[in-house]
Amino acid sequence: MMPMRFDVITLFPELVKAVVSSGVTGRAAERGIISLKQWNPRDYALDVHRTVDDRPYGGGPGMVMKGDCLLQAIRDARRENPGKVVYLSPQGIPLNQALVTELAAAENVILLCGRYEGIDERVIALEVDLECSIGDYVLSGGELGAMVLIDAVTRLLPGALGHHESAAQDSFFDGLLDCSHYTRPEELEGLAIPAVLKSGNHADIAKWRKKQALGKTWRRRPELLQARQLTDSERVLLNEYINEFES
Ligand SMILES: Nc1nonc1C(=O)NC1CCNCC1
Repeated sequence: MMPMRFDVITLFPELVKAVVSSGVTGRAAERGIISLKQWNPRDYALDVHRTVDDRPYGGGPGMVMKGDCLLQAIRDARRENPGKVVYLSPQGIPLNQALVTELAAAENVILLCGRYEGIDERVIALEVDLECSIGDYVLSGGELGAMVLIDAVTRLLPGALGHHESAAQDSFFDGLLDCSHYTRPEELEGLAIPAVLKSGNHADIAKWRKKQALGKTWRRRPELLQARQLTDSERVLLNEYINEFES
């Protein structure tokens, strides 16, 4: 099976390389499940100072990434990786599990990382297929967004997670927050674990976990429940949770 290929356009290739140096993504790279290649726009800057940014037209603070170097880097990457160009920016659509799942179905992706105040808008017009944000805050660069995307997508690729792990139990996998988790010791600083988890009754444990996931989502992220049709059994479990929570 060919690896999913991530080409990253970045002024800080060493920062992005860290995402494949350890953990699930590091193992996935070792196993040939993903591959990563960085393209540095500065390598396309022909002036002696290798300039990649300039002052904004219209004035104002900060600098803007120049379009010419970015366009050359993107087009060189596209020649090797005909994937979608995804620009990480706060102006993008939220990176959520649904989008991650969609991207995981692609063979490869080109990730464009901005710095400074942003990139020349004409680059977006000419070469960007999708603009996405990892959250409503401002980072110093799109690289952390690219690494978040690479991590979240990689977890969904066949073979990336060991047989002891599974994306299917992750938060958001079925549109809900994750249930609480416990491990040894059984008592920790006087705190016990929920008795059902020691019962060995897998049906009861699964029911308890689903109820906890539904209840935690109801308490912390009710809007996720609006977006998700609950089955009859889920509705019963959630009502049980609410009654217990409110009693
Ligand atoms: N939030 C974000 N999700 O993806 N990228 C994000 C971001 O803050 N990018 C910076 C915006 C200011 N210029 C440098 C890059």
